Parts: sequence; structure tokens; C-alpha cells
Amino acid sequence: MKSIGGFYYVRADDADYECKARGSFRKNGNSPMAGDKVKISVPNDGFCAIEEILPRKNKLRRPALANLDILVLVCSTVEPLPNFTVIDKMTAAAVNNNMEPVIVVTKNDLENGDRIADIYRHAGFRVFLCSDDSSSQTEELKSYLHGKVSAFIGNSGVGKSTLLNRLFPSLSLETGQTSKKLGRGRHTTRVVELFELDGCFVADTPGFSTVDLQRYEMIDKTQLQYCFPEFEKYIGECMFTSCSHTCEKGCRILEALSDGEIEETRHRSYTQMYNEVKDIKLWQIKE
Ligand SMILES: Nc1nc2c(ncn2[C@@H]2O[C@H](COP(=O)(O)OP(=O)(O)OP(=O)(O)O)[C@@H](O)[C@H]2O)c(=O)[nH]1
Ligand SMILES: [Zn+2]
Repeated sequence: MKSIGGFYYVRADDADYECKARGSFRKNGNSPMAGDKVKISVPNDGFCAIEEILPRKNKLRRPALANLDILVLVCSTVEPLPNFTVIDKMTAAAVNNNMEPVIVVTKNDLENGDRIADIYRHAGFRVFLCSDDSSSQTEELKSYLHGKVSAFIGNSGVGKSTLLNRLFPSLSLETGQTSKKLGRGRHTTRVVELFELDGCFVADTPGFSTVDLQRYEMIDKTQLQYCFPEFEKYIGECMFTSCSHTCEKGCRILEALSDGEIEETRHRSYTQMYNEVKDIKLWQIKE
């Protein structure tokens, strides 16, 4: 659930165990992180210990977090306006990191969010419209997050805190307590913690900020097409096997674009991302 001061807090069968980690993890440069599934030993006396870290399906560096199932991308219809390029980069980064991107559109009460929702549903993603009105799909979103590990991301002002408090009313209390305990102005290392809220595991640092996917944005040009799920069924059908799907003759994806099967904003983002990485060699992308 979290690591702090050399201790790891492991939840098993609804109980929390304060554990040390075996020194061998540090030697391998592979310390336990929030989100890890681990095996622990619980001796009659002495410290509990993490004995083994099970294989991770993905891992983020900032915040340090493993096994993220869902990345919730929050955007608002207005104030601020949605930035499709940024959203598309984040969905691609999520797919590339083996996480499911889920789009939440807020402020539907100020301006109708159906068009934004349509773009992303058409691209094959789950979309929820969550606002201050009766049509809000907050409960549906909450069911969707049940049993999963998720993190929330979105521009300042889109309504992440509002959404989280609406999803988990107990949270405002919890974050309030956390920040009181840490003390204002004391800039300690940000502790990543998984909160178990009504059966949903929500990852964040105290005060809830955003996940930094910046480092993960660079996706190899041959891999990029697979990070746009709506392209998948056309891949392999272009005239040229090396087709970049940006400008070529006989490109099946460009054909789907002109038929309206692929959304313009999505293809525009793809092209922009492709142009950003096309001259970068693979070894420069991999760390
Ligand atoms: N009308 C309307 N206003 C909303 C909605 N959601 C959030 N807001 C308002 O938008 C403003 C920003 O909301 P926050 O929840 O603080 O946004 P945030 O994304 O957490 O912002 P940061 O903390 O800066 O990252 C607040 O004034 C909210 O009341 C909504 O669905 N409809
Ligand atoms: Zn093509």
C-alpha cells in the first residue's frame, strides 16, 4: 500500500503488516513499491518481511507505482477546454504501458460533453460523463474502478478533486488528515500511497496530484500505431508494408479516416506524435 522510512505496509486479508524488505532487493536495484504484489513472512516475534515481489505488469517512476490497471484521464468540456493532443498522448502512453485509459468528461452541466465522449468511445475507450447533475455517471465509473488499481490525471482545474470527492466521500476527510499529519510547508519526499476506498484502489500522493507520464510519452514509431486501438483492425492492409499511415498512397488507415471511421483529432495527434519520433532511434527512447 505504501513505503515510508524503510518500512513497507502490506495489506493481506484486510490486515496491514508493517514489513522490512530483504536486503537482496536493494542489491538488485528492485525495491518494493506501492502497487506491488508481494509474498511476506510473518514470524511470531521480530519483523515481518517482504520475501518476494511478484512480476509487475507495469511500473511508473513518478509517482513510484506498480501494477496500475486504469489511468483515469480527466478533462472538462470548458474551463479549461480539452486539449486533444495531450489526451491522445496520454491514452497512447497508457496503452503502451499496459494500462487501460478511461476518459472522464467533467463540467457537462456547463457545456455538453457528448462530442468529446463520442470521439473517445469511437476510438474504443471507456468514457464517463461526470458532472454536478443527475445525468452524472459517477456511480458507473465507481463500479468500473472496483477491485482495480487506478490513478487520476488531468490538467489543473478540470475537476479531479471534485470528482474524487464525489466518488469517495470519505476521501476529503482522509486527505485532510494526511496533510495535517505531514504539516504544511514541510517538503518531505512525496509518499505514494494506495488508498482502498470502497473496494477501489486509488493511487496517489497526499493532496492528490497527477501522474507524470512525460517520460513514457516517447513511443517508438513502429509501436505507435498499436497505441491507437482504433487503427488495429486496419494494420497490415496498407499498400506498403512500411506505411507510416500519415501520407502514403494506398493507406487503409487514411481511407478509414476519410470514411469517418477514424476521428480526425485522433489521427492528427497520431501524425504529430509520429513526426516527433520518426527521426529518433530506438536506443534513444529506451532507457
Ligand atoms: N460546473 C461544474 N464545475 C465543476 C465541475 N467539476 C469541478 N468543477 C469546478 O471546477 C473548479 C476546479 O475543480 P477542482 O476539483 O479543484 O479541479 P482539480 O482538477 O482538482 O484542480 P487542481 O487541484 O488544480 O489539479 C472548482 O471550482 C470546481 O467547483 C463540474 O462537473 N461542473
Ligand atoms: Zn497506412
